[in-house]
Amino acid sequence: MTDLTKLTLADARKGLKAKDFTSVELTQAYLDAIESANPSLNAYVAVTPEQATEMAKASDEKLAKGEGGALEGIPLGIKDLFATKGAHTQAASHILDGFKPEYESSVTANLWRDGAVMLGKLNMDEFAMGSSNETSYYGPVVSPFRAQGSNANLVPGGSSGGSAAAVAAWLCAGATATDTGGSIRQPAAFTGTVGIKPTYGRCSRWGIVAFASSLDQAGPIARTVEDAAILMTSMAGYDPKDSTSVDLPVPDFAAAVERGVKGLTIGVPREYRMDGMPEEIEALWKQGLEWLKAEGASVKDISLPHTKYALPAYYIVAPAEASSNLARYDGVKYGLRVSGKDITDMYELTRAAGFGREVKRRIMIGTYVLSAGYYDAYYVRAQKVRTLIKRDFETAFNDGVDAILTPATPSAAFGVGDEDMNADPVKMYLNDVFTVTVNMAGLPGIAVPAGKDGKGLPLGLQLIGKPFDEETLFAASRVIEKSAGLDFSPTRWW
Ligand SMILES: NC(=O)C[C@H](N)C(=O)O
Repeated sequence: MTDLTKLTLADARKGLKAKDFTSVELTQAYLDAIESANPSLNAYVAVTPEQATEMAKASDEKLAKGEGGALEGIPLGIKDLFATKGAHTQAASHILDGFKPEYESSVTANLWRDGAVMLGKLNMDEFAMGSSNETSYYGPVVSPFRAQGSNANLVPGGSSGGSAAAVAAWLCAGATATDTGGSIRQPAAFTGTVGIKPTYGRCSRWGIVAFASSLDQAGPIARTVEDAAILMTSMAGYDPKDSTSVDLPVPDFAAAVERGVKGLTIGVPREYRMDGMPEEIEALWKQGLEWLKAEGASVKDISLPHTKYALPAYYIVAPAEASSNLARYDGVKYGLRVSGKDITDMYELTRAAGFGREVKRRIMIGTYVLSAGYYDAYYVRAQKVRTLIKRDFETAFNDGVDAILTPATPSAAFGVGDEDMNADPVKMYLNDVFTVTVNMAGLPGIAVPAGKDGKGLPLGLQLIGKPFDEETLFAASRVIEKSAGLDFSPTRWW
């Protein structure tokens, strides 16, 4: 039998319907693959084989009767940020030790409603703070890719590094992820996978461990644009339990994938042409525009003048919200407790032991920018900048632009333990330079594999869309995917 783990989600779905194999067989193939690869990659922090087999059996019963939902019997990995009832949910943090929620996040509930099977929980940066998956309490995730001629381990990106690595390494048919400043798109770009951050409000945030509530959005990481569209259709939807969830019908995103780009206008923001941008990124961007033009799109130079303020403003807004959201981890309600001589001492000891360095840094920055005397100078100003960034995009879209093409990241994946990145947090933050604007404006953004760097490593392009127009992003990124015709198999190392 062919290796079932190598099928795309769309093909696995066809195979299950045609009864070429069962969900139990497909699930077992993934569980075996996880067992052999996870010790090297560290993509999963918890595997749930009994639950997976039980869910797969239930799917097989439905499939046998010709019933079942859109994801019936499809095995998925779930980022450790999503609450999964009775299963490991720790946001890859020590402070949530032993936490198994009594409830299910709305996004994962939607996936189970449609028949998906849970393989386990995926590694990530602690509380989604990071761009390399090195801040995880469970240790770094190792990318399934290595540069040609090198034995050095690379990062898969972050914070959804476990999701991206697991999808790229065939350890699940697709994965959930979240994106606050680039956490879906940057790891997707680093691992040759497709990742979409939908419009803010498209997916419910209920039951997802909060980092920066005004920026956090869930979305899928998948092996193809079509697979991402199928997953998005199940994940999205109005949820009265999240006050920022938007009550709009969810289109069948997969139906938009082959729609093409004829007649579309693609914006090219001049401010994304950064000083010192590697030539291969610049060349990739040009190539992407050529592909879109060849399929009937026209290209227009645009200006998004406040782009340069996006990263500094993000690193005020996100830590501010994080410092407030993370105040709940006090050793009382859940997770770790380190006893002290009184309750204040217990709080301090618990938080000192439970949070890692990057999380502490963000809590301190956030507390500072919200404090009396600095609130107006930093937080209020950053919010004003946010409005200006949003207006830049509105102007471009009002001027007839349908979607915007940019690089997804300023470079290909870097090494695990890279000294430069780890010594200077700002260098790490620069990974988000092309992606944070999208979160600040609440827009949808997709990263699609588009090329390889000089050493064979994946590079991605990003398409940014109008609010709630993810369909155009799926259609345009499919054109890039098809035109690029990439096969990353030879560069995978393990
Ligand atoms: N959560 C994210 O979107 C990742 C971003 N690099 C951050 O550390 O904030």
